[in-house]
Parts: sequence; structure tokens; C-alpha cells
Amino acid sequence: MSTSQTIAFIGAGNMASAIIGGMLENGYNADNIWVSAPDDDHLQKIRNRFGVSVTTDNRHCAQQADIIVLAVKPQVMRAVCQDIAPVVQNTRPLMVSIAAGLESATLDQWLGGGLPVVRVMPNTPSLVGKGAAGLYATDEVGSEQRDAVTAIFESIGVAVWVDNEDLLHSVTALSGSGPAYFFLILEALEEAAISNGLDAMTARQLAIQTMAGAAEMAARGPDEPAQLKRNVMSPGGTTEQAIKTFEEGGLRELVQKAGQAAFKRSGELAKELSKDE
Ligand SMILES: NC(=O)C1=CN([C@@H]2O[C@H](COP(=O)(O)OP(=O)(O)OC[C@H]3O[C@@H](n4cnc5c(N)ncnc54)[C@H](OP(=O)(O)O)[C@@H]3O)[C@@H](O)[C@H]2O)C=CC1
Ligand SMILES: O=C(O)[C@@H]1CCC=N1
Repeated sequence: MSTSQTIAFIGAGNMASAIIGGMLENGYNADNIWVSAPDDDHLQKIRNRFGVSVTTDNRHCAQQADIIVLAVKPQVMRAVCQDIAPVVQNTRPLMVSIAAGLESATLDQWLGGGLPVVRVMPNTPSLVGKGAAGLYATDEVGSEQRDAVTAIFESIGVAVWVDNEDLLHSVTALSGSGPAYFFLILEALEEAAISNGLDAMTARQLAIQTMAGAAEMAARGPDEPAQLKRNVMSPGGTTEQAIKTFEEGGLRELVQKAGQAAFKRSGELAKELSKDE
């Protein structure tokens, strides 16, 4: 999917790079993409890597755009929004925020009010076209604008709309933060394999392929994860011992606790940011 609309990214960090890289691999044109951030050296790297237009001036970046993706940390969002508010109140683009926690009402207030706002919780595998994003639109967002955002995030993975903004906290705790959970498990699997005698390169190769293969099987179905797990567990075999160790060690409870901790933090961010005067 490609579009002739101009898309501006304010913020050029991990997540903006992942989205832009994924979009360019999937039919979007670098000529239609602008990026702004404070560090000119960093911007030049982005320009060399992606061929997009760059500027250190957020207002100039915003001025160009039909769609503005706000891709800065939640804690600097207020200053960024208030800086570009005079521009966007005039040009009235679609505002898309990817910030964790930050509620659409708070964002809209910082932007001067009345603008169409979409909140997206994406994740870093967007860079390789395997993103998972949850999206929420305010009432001001028109159906063509909704379609344009769907197209961007479907070009880089799966895009799922939620009709209650609070559900974005759950999305954040699952797929937003989730890649880090799997990288942690990957690290731990590698370490276990190395302690069982494999060299690091072989351990990584086999661990990554196992993770990707298991995910692909779960995605294709029709078997449920529980059945897929049982299919690997030969009675009296090796997997049974490992799964027993995980269950007795409280892995499920730990995953529950981790998900709840991320969910709670997302809600706290929302409260902290909405109080931000
Ligand atoms: N990382 C992730 O996996 C995910 C992140 N998010 C959300 O994405 C947002 C960005 O996160 P992430 O990409 O990880 O963060 P990074 O720290 O990697 O990137 C932040 C970017 O914001 C830029 N920036 C800082 N201040 C300003 C400013 N005043 N004006 C313009 N740009 C500014 C930085 O500039 P410079 O390059 O010059 O330092 C940097 O490019 C956050 O709100 C986060 O909640 C959402 C889902 C997943
Ligand atoms: O850790 C964070 O706050 C952001 C949001 C989801 C992933 N990274």
C-alpha cells in the first residue's frame, strides 16, 4: 500500500525507525516522509539510511504533513505538542500518537483541542514487517483517516482496532512490551544451551529458529498452543521434565505478574501525564 499523503514523524528513535523502515519495505515512498528530532547527526543517519527528508524544526516538519506521527517519549510529548499546536491548529492534520500511556484527551488538550487523534501501540518488529499494533480513534477521526492509519500499520504487520481506549494498556503490556519478553527468553535459552555444551553461535541459531518455528505453527493453527505443547511432550521424555520444571518454578504466575506490572505502569503513566500542568 502506498499513499501520496505526506507523513511526518516527530521523533526519530527506535520506534519511528522501525515504522519508517517497515513502511519503506512495503511500498511507501521516502519522498512523502519527513522526520524531525533535535540531534542533527542522528537525523543525517536516518536520512542516509531511509532517504527521507529531515529537519531539526518540529514545526517545519508538522507543516508538511497530512498525518503526523508523534514518536517521542511520553515525558517530552507535552513540550512537543505545545510547540506544534499553532501549526496543526491551522493545518488540521490527523495526529497519531504512539506514546505509551498518554491518553487522547490529554494529547488533544496539549494540541489546542478539536483535532482528530489516533493512538497506536505498535512494537519494534514493525521493522521487519512483523509488527503487532493496537489502535484507538477518537470521534473526530474520519473513516478515510482511519483507513490511512490502518494501511500504514498493516503495511508493517498486524493492526487491531480497539473501541475502548483503556484497552491500550492491555495491548501495551502484551504486544508493545512483548518483544522484550521474547528477547529475554531467547537470552535465557541461549545461556541454558551454552551451559549444556553448545557454542554461542549454534545456540543462537537453533534458539531463534525454534522460536520462529513455534510462532509460525501457533499462527497457522488449527491446534491450540496447549495441544501443540502436548505434541512435543513424549511421555517419559525430555520435554516433560522441562515443562514440569517451568510449571513448578511458577513460570505462569511470573508471566501474569510481569503482564500486570506493565499494565499497571501504563495506567500510572496516563495519570502522571494527565496531571502534567
Ligand atoms: N521502543 C518500543 O518498543 C516502543 C515505544 N513506544 C513509544 O514510542 C515512543 C518513542 O519511543 P522510542 O522510539 O523507544 O524512544 P527513543 O528514545 O528511541 O526515541 C525518541 C526520539 O525522540 C526524539 N526527541 C526527543 N526530544 C524531542 C523533541 N523535543 N522534539 C522532537 N524529537 C525529540 C529523540 O531525538 P534524538 O534522536 O535527537 O535523541 C529520539 O529520536 C515512546 O512514546 C514510547 O512509549 C511504543 C511502542 C513500542
Ligand atoms: O517500555 C515502554 O514504555 C515502551 C512502550 C511499549 C514498549 N516500549
